[in-house]
Amino acid sequence: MAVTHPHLPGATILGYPRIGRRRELKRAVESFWAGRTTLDDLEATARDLRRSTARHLTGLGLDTPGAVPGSFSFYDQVLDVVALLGAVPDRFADLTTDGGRLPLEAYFTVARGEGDRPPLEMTKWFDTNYHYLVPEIGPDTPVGFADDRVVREFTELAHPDDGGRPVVTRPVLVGPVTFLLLSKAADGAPDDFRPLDRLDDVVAAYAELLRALAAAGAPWVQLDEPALVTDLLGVPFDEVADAVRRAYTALATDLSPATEPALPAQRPAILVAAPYGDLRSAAGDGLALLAGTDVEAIAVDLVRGAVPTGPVPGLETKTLVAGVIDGHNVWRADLDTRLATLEALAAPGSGVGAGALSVGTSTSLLHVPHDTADEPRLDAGLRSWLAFADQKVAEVVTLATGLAEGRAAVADRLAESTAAARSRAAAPGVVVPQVRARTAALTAADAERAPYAERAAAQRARLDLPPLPTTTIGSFPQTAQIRGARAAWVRGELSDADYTAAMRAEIASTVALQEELGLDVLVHGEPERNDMVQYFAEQLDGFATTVNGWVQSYGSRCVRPPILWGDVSRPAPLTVSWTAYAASLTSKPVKGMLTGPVTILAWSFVRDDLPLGDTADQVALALRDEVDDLEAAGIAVVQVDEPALRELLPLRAADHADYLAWSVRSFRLATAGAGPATQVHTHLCYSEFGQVIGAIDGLDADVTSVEAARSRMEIVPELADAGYARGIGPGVYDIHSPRVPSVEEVTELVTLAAKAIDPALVWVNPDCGLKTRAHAETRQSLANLVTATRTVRATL
Ligand SMILES: Nc1nc2c(c(=O)[nH]1)N[C@@H](CNc1ccc(C(=O)N[C@@H](CCC(=O)N[C@@H](CCC(=O)N[C@@H](CCC(=O)O)C(=O)O)C(=O)O)C(=O)O)cc1)CN2
Ligand code: MET
Ligand SMILES: [Zn+2]
Repeated sequence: MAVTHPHLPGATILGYPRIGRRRELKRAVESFWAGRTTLDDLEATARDLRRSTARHLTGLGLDTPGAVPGSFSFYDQVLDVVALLGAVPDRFADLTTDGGRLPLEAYFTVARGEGDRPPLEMTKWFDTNYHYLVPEIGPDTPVGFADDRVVREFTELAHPDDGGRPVVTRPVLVGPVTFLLLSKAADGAPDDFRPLDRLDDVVAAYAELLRALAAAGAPWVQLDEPALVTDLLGVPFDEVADAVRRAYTALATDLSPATEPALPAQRPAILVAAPYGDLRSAAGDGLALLAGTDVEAIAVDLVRGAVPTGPVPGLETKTLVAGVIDGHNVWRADLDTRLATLEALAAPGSGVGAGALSVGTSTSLLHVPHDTADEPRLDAGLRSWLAFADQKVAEVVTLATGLAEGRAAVADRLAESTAAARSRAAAPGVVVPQVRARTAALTAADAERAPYAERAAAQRARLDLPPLPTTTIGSFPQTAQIRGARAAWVRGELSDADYTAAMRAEIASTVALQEELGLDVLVHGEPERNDMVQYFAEQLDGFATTVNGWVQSYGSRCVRPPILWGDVSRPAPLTVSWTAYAASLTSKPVKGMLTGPVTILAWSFVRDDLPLGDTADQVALALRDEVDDLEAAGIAVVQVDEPALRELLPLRAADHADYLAWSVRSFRLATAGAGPATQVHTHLCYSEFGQVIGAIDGLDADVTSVEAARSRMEIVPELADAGYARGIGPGVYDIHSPRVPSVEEVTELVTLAAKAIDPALVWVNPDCGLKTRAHAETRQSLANLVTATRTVRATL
């Protein structure tokens, strides 16, 4: 059957980084927040960024209408839908204007909170290190077409007022089903209410938006429905399927598309994208589901997901955007095999309609940096193995050309890609025999410590801590002064000796502060760390780090994920001198601070030529040696952070057991070298822990600190029910806001925890590290934490 809608271009990407190649948006947003610039300044910077991005992508070859995604956001794409719908929780209702519109300033307030109004909760976006804001939807939450920002951004680029090149973009939005499945029920909603109950209202608002986009001349719109690739949302496939059918009947069937000859267009052609995984699983067939709707195009992730083979009813009338280029990792693709995949899909009998195949990325490019050309300091060999966002755009364009015009048209590009793959496979450091030999020789005993009872007794004798010991999670405020010193050192303007002295001074004042406050187990404060993963990667063999490789983590916050390209080993101790220095300043125990193997992998770009579990073992052994060295330096408490344990949990239930086995094992390998009298802590945050409760116990740490304040210690009884019976430090206050917790509220939470589990196991600490906080609130919050703990201790 002929495809009657306007052709989706041969090449496209599902989204592009929006923070700017030199973090222009981060800087503009943060200076607006700080009151240094006006709203008009911010809007102007954002408009320039959208314009230069759209024209840049056109220049890279996404040069047909609808090829360039309109994927800008001031903060978060889920919050953008909240703003689109005017669906703000009651506590922000007074900030909306006519028709429920949320002005930009108020949009930021919903994201960040203000005074007694807490922000929307933030949580992981699928299995990435991106975090979205969780909408709160109740039966009475306003839902309508409240804001036409999407339409204005389309028009501004299609009809630019600067006389420059117009670009007809494809607006990108989180789809209605995924939006509601990621929402939580608003406070006060009846027990049986679920956000998905509001589907019809949400879809009606999207329908209005689609009409407005059609009127503005948009040929295409992209609706992202990654909810279809995960089993982790706790909703059975049949319910998701029913919601998808309802939503896309209303949007695709009931509205007439741009190509109906007799009717004015009521909507653009619709591309539904299913990034991050496989649409097909034991739970159900999401591809057949989408193929059965009247949408014009489906984007599938062919990096994580299987390539469809054989006919899928309905698919022959649609465009398939084949996501063969990885949007989530930085390796240059082997174009030869990718092109073979595309050729097979284009062949008769594949089930894909003739001429209806488009080449795309598996996910938005939000998760990768802009351009390898911005990394002059990377080894040239390594650089030639990489593809950041702009290189990936070139890859999809090359593949589309190869598909349309034949291999000969792109022969040079194919040869370059093959040569890069060969050079990578043979490069020194990719396979290091000593590292392979060490992991190959591991036995089950290497992951076992002495029984907990024996450890607990040895640690009690050595540490002599009071009941309800107090501690912090590791970092103290990373002030502008600290970062400035590091920046000067990196630029060569501060000597090694001066930088070390500055960090030591910071450590000394952090130790003094903790002694003054009366904390029981101290930390050095981590001033020397730019980031809890990058800091380790900079010192380990097998990793490379970048200068400009920033990737948005949430809002204006960015990270530079290291590139794990080779076998990992530790050429020298990583943390010992800083920790030992702190310990030399006090008679209290100082807790050494390491980042665990799973988190190091989760927040790096990992190699694709070795199973993740094998790489995890290599990292674990490097950390094991560090634990040894800390012990030898007299450190009695070592914390190994695993905040990303939940993040890497596979989206499909069938893959969980394997993941949990290697992740838990690698943590145990990292820590099991510790003697019984060394107290091993771990720390987890940023997550719903439900699905990993068993794994938390499996880590076998002596003390586990977890984020818990927002959920009022819920995790403590859950862990106790699961049989966890070692030390537990449920966070007693949220560190994401400057708000100082009162003595009363901390007292209440500590009391709650001590009722839910044996009080002898309870530790008192904040939810997470204090690096994003300022000094004044940190001091006061910790003072209140200590006072509250003393109050509860007196009642034991
Ligand atoms: N990798 C990672 N992932 C994580 C987390 C994390 O801590 N690390 N935490 C969770 C939440 N995510 C977060 C991600 C980033 C930040 C964050 O604060 N990022 C900082 C940058 C941190 C950093 O890399 N700092 C470097 C470089 C800082 C910098 O920008 N320097 C300036 C100059 C600084 C100056 O002169 O003052 C520059 O290069 O322009 C350093 O301290 O050395 C930011 O966006 O501002 C916080 C939480 C989950 N994922
Ligand atoms: N030790 C780290 C810190 O305190 C743990 C952070 S978990 C995101 O910053
Ligand atoms: Zn944390």
